[in-house]
Amino acid sequence: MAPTQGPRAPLEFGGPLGAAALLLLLPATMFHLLLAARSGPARLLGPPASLPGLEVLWSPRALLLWLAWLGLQAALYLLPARKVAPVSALAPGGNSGNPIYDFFLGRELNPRICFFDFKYFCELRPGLIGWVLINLALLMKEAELRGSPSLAMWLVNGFQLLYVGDALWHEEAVLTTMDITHDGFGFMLAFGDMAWVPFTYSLQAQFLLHHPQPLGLPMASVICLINATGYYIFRGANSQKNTFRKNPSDPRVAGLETISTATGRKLLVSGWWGMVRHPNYLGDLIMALAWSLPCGVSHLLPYFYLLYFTALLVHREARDERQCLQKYGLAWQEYCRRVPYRIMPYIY
Ligand SMILES: NC(=O)C1=CN([C@@H]2O[C@H](COP(=O)(O)OP(=O)(O)OC[C@H]3O[C@@H](n4cnc5c(N)ncnc54)[C@H](OP(=O)(O)O)[C@@H]3O)[C@@H](O)[C@H]2O)C=CC1
Ligand SMILES: CC(C)=CCC[C@@H](C)[C@H]1CC=C2C3=C(CC[C@@]21C)[C@@]1(C)CC[C@H](O)C(C)(C)[C@@H]1CC3
Repeated sequence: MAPTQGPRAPLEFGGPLGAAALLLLLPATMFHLLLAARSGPARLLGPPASLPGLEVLWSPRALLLWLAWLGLQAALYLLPARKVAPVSALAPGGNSGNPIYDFFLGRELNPRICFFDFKYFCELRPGLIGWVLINLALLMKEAELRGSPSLAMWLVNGFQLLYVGDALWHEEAVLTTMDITHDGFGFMLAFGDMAWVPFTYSLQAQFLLHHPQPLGLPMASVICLINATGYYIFRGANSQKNTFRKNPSDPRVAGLETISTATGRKLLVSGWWGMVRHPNYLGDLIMALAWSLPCGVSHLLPYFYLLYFTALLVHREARDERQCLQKYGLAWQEYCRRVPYRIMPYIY
């Protein structure tokens, strides 16, 4: 099939050099975080306490377990209870002609065998549910070691379970994300979905298992309130846009102010999307803060997710902005004029 765009599609992620660096840096960072979380000093910015031998890194039992988990998820995915992703094509960005860059971004937009869509399957199921399972295993290990799970461990498990449950409940919404509509299924998403998400997103629970933190009820209540606020914004913004995109005359969104674009689609300029240009990112970041707070303030390590996620969303917002400017031209400029802040009102 012919590429949807020629080799002149703008390069992202710092081009081939940036992609090559990320190919090495992402797995190295993941290993560092996993080792640091179980070391005594648990330093984010320091060498891991001791590098394990090769015999620790290789376990046929772990590989078998992982394959069985993938097999189970694939079998569940084949059940006739899911939405269908867009038709197959080459990814707009992953066909630069540079093999390293294309390997990182992915050449095919939706690689499939019959109706088994690898990217859609990986985005939501094995890694995301695997993250919850790893968290749960850490909670049970804590109960085994200390008699019962700590309040901090309960909060981290509860918040992240809510996040994953929400993603699965609104499964079809993932079909309109940049990952599905724009990015290919290359190293970034394959590694991101299958390794990065389950092993680094569970860092707070891993940290708590090795470094128990006292947490009183008043502080726990404040943290719950922060998570609830983040979730309210995240869900409100995502649902408002999804409802509007599905049916603009739905009574829940019909009264909102809009800007018309040359493509025939409209842009919301009131409601959540009139507050900042990415209110869903704001909600997501507030939740990220609430996931780290139960780990106390003695270590930077459990705040890794918040730091990484801020960088990811700032970069993602810039990518989305470029794509929207290309799609909507003057109408997008008008939207930016009417809603000047990107993620955080009056700050950014
Ligand atoms: N936990 C994690 O690791 C990650 C979580 N996320 C989360 O995933 C979710 C999806 O994010 P993402 O795919 O980046 O982007 P969004 O869901 O924010 O979608 C952006 C698209 O929305 C449409 N849009 C933008 N502004 C408006 C407007 N004013 N009115 C109507 N439509 C508008 C445009 O597409 P169009 O006009 O074509 O509809 C734009 O391309 C977010 O909640 C984010 O926080 C994202 C990355 C990682
Ligand atoms: C640098 C690096 C490791 C890049 C890979 C990024 C991926 C880990 C993320 C890109 C977009 C994602 C989304 C989710 C998980 C992380 C990745 C894959 C998501 C499935 C999490 C749950 C949310 O509710 C969501 C469905 C909106 C979200 C979609 C984007």
